[in-house]
Order: sequence, then structure tokens, then C-alpha cells
Amino acid sequence: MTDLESDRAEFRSGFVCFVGRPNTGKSTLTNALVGSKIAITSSRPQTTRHTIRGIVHRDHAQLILVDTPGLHRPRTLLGQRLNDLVRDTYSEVDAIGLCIPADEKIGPGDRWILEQVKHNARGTTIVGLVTKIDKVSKQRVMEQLLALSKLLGPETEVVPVSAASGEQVEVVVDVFAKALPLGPAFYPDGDLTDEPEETLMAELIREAALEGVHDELPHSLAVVIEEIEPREGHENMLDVRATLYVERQSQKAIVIGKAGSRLRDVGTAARIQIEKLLGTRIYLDIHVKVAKDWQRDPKQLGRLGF
Ligand SMILES: Nc1nc2c(ncn2[C@@H]2O[C@H](COP(=O)(O)OP(=O)(O)OP(=O)(O)O)[C@@H](O)[C@H]2O)c(=O)[nH]1
Repeated sequence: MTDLESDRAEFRSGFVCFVGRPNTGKSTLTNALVGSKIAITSSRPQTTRHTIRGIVHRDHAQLILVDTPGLHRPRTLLGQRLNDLVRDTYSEVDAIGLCIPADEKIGPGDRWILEQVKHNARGTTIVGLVTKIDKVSKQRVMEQLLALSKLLGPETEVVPVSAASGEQVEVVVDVFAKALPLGPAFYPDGDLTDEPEETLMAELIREAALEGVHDELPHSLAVVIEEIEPREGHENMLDVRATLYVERQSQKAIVIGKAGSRLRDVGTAARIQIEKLLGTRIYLDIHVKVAKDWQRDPKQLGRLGF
């Protein structure tokens, strides 16, 4: 065998997802691994909605990261569909990373998620990840690694990592790579995500609209990209028209703000992110509409892409 052939014979590729309570650093770790902002992150829990794949290319492996929304008790049809989606994801991946932040005690929520994973993905490799290690002392990291190892059992690997500082990120890649089946890459080098750009644009607008708002909004907010067109008379500039759906008039007022000031800020923040994503200037026009109880209405859910 030539060197190249033996390299190919050793190549591994497959699907990985990170699970854990809200705010445990799953999206940030995804971004650190992929090296580009593709999954939404925010300081607020439960903002990750769509199954977004980021692709990690290395000489010896390709990891396709599937970012799932957090599991939670379903109270609406949307909640139910999100949970179904998460469970399907568990059973389809090759390896699952259970994220536990270094600065929080392991609790019933973590144990419940582990039960769900074990129940829905028998035989799938589980890796324990102690995240945010930059936030605590080495001693505390050690204690958390031991606690997690005790929870997962002696056969399961546990890895400390900080997505913020980058410490151990490559170790995480290697540990997951080992868990993947031998086989060629699924995606050509250079592809970061197979989500259509429209979905990513909608996510960026949603993320900007959620920044700094209170608990009730996250699940009441959906964004649809209505139209993308080249701007007339402007080379290299796009007109993007988006609709931001809320469920109630009161939420519309929150999103728009006094004399439209908040919506303007949301538009600016989203525009900057979308321009980075597309590498071109855009003119972003966001309309806010009330779609009453869209979370409970199958027809509206379908239209909004759920
Ligand atoms: N210091 C530090 N903060 C981190 C690290 N990783 C994530 N964070 C912060 O923790 C918060 C939550 O991170 P996310 O990546 O959004 O968490 P998540 O698990 O995807 O959250 P959900 O989408 O709600 O499920 C954010 O404020 C991040 O900036 C890390 O390695 N170090």
C-alpha cells in the first residue's frame, strides 16, 4: 500500500451531537470546533432550534456535528416536535458528547438527559465533556472529571475542554474521531454547513431579536426569509426581506420597542452577522407580524419550517 492509500484506509467519518442542559456550552463548542459561527449561541437558555450541522475537517477524520435543541418537558405541539427531533438525532449519530459545565454540580437534569440518551441510542458511543474549564481551578476540573466518570462508568472517556480559550479542543476532535466508523468523508473539504443560507440568516435574525429579552419570548419567536434579491443599481448588494413572527400583540411591542428603536438595533446586529455569513453587503428589511398561537397550529408550524 502507498502512504496515501494507507491514510485513506485509516480515515474515519461520521455524525456527532452534543447534549446537555441549556447553557452548558454546546453551541459554543460546536463553533470552536468548526471555526466559524454556524450554530446560534446566546447567554439565554434554549435558543438553539434547528438541527444545524457543522463540519470538522482533519487529515484523519471528518466529524459532522449535529446541534440539537435542548430536551424539555413538552407543553405545546412545538415542544413535542422538538423533542421528537432530538430523539431521532440521538439514534442516528455515531457518538454523543454529554456536556457538563465545570462550574456547576451534576444534578437530576443531567442524569435525566443521560437516561434519555441511553434509552434512545443504545450502542452509541458516549463521551463525557467537562466544559468551560477556563472558569474554574484545576482542582475543581479534576473533581468534576471524577464525578462525571462515576456517573458514566469506567468504560466511558471523559475530556475537559474550554471552547472559550480553545484549550483541549483538538483533543475533543481526536476522541470523537476514534469513535467514528472507518470510511471516506461525507462532504468535500471546505463545506462548513449543509443548512441552506436562508435558514442561517433566519437564525441570525432570531438570535439578534432574542438578545436581552426575558423568559417568555424564545419559543414564541420565529423568522421567515421572504425574499432575497440583488439590489437594483447596486452591484454586490442584496435586498433581504424577513418576517419575524410573534404570538401576541404585547410581544410585538417588546420586539419593536419605543418608536421602533429596538427593531432598528436588532436589524443592525443581524445585518452585520448576515454580511459576514454571505460576504456581501445587504439591505435588511424586517417586518414583525402576530401569528396567534403558531406553536399550537400544525399548518402554521409547517409554514414556519417546523
Ligand atoms: N467561560 C466560558 N464560557 C463559555 C464556554 N462555553 C460557553 N460559554 C458561555 O456559556 C453560555 C452558554 O453557551 P452556549 O454555547 O450557548 O450553550 P448551549 O448549551 O448551546 O445552550 P442552549 O442553546 O441553551 O442549549 C454562553 O454565555 C457562552 O458564552 C467556555 O468554554 N468558557
